[in-house]
Amino acid sequence: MRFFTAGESHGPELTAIIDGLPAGIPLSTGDINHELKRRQGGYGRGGRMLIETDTVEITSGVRHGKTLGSPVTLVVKNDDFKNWETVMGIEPVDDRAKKIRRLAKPRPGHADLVGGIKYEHDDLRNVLERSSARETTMRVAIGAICKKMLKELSIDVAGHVLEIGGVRGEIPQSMTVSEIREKAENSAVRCVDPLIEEAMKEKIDATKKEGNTIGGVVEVVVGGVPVGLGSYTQWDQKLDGKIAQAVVSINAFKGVEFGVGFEAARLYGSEVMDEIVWSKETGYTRTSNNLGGFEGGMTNGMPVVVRGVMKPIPTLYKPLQSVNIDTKEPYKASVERSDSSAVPAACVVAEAMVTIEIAKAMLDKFESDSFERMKRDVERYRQDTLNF
Ligand SMILES: Cc1cc2nc3c(=O)[nH]c(=O)nc-3n(C[C@H](O)[C@H](O)[C@H](O)COP(=O)(O)O)c2cc1C
Ligand SMILES: C=C(O[C@@H]1CC(C(=O)O)=C[C@@H](OP(=O)(O)O)[C@H]1O)C(=O)O
Repeated sequence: MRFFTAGESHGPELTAIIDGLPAGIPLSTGDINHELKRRQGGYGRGGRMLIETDTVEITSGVRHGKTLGSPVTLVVKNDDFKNWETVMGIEPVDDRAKKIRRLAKPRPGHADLVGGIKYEHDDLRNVLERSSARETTMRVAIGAICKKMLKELSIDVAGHVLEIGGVRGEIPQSMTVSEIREKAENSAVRCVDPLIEEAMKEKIDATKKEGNTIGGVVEVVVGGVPVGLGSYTQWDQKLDGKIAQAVVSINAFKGVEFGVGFEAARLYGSEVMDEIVWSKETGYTRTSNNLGGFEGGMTNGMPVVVRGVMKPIPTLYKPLQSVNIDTKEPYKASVERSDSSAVPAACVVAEAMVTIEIAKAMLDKFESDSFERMKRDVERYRQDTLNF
């Protein structure tokens, strides 16, 4: 399975094409819209989310509620486009019109300056429009299809916010995927602990008041993953490596961890390795999950536990020092309408990216033309590995 996304943040619409989905996955627009709504919410979002009501149109690859095996095309309209039609028009315009909403004072930490240098853009808005996290709408839409597919294969995904600006709430390894989902879903910041949630909200409020922004850590947990997705036999087949790339590709994500992650540097081997036990009912399993479900780049049958760190949002209402690209004079960076913290929204994006990578690995390993045949294939494999 592969996919592309296209579209500018304030252009008419966003598009995605997904190729390589099996025929016969049950799918409705409601499945996708549910995930799109989750991504739009979350404490700390700015004014743009009050304008948009993201809803998908499926324009190919689905008929009578099931995928056809042909490419699936998704479209989400930007409701804000009506306010940007002059700025974002396709046809050539005169010099006066070119200056409207032109961006000449790049924001440190955003893609503005480097993108401008690289593509030789005179107006840094040409960079902003595509580097904006508006694009993650389509990743979440694609993730929704993958989530639907995985659910049918008894693979369950949940995400939650672990930390916002130093306010952190650990969760026990014993918490199940459905418990995490239920608790996170009831929280404005997607935190499973109501006490920590309040502290996180206070942190976001205080930061916003200062004209500042804040980052955090999100965690994605996937249960029911069969043993042996990915492979140790070639560097680029390691599934933890592919997931790492997918997570760090999310706008503003700077790092990724599996299981105990960076904490492993401070622990003894005896505290990190997950001991192996066996029973007739469960086959091989582990007494802990410190390695986050991966050994040798392969899933080991324990839940996949992935964390991603998001930096604070680059656009500050108290802007930082920058340079005007016309005059080269020092200036304060441009202030664009912005979120103050998008960690809860980014958590939904991280869920989508991890889901997509697991779905891809399933499609690589099992029958992938017919979904009904795929289900039988996965079931056979599960039985087979249980008897190893
Ligand atoms: C859900 C989400 C919302 C975001 N909202 C904003 C925003 O309102 N303003 C902003 O400057 N950056 C925002 N960002 C981050 C920028 O898109 C990101 O920092 C920028 O594209 C540069 O990429 P990099 O940080 O990965 O280097 C958001 C990121 C995500 C995931
Ligand atoms: C539009 C979304 O996020 C946007 C991501 C973003 C950025 O610079 O990344 C900047 C803001 O957009 P605007 O400039 O229109 O206010 C965010 O709202 C979205 O998540 O759908």
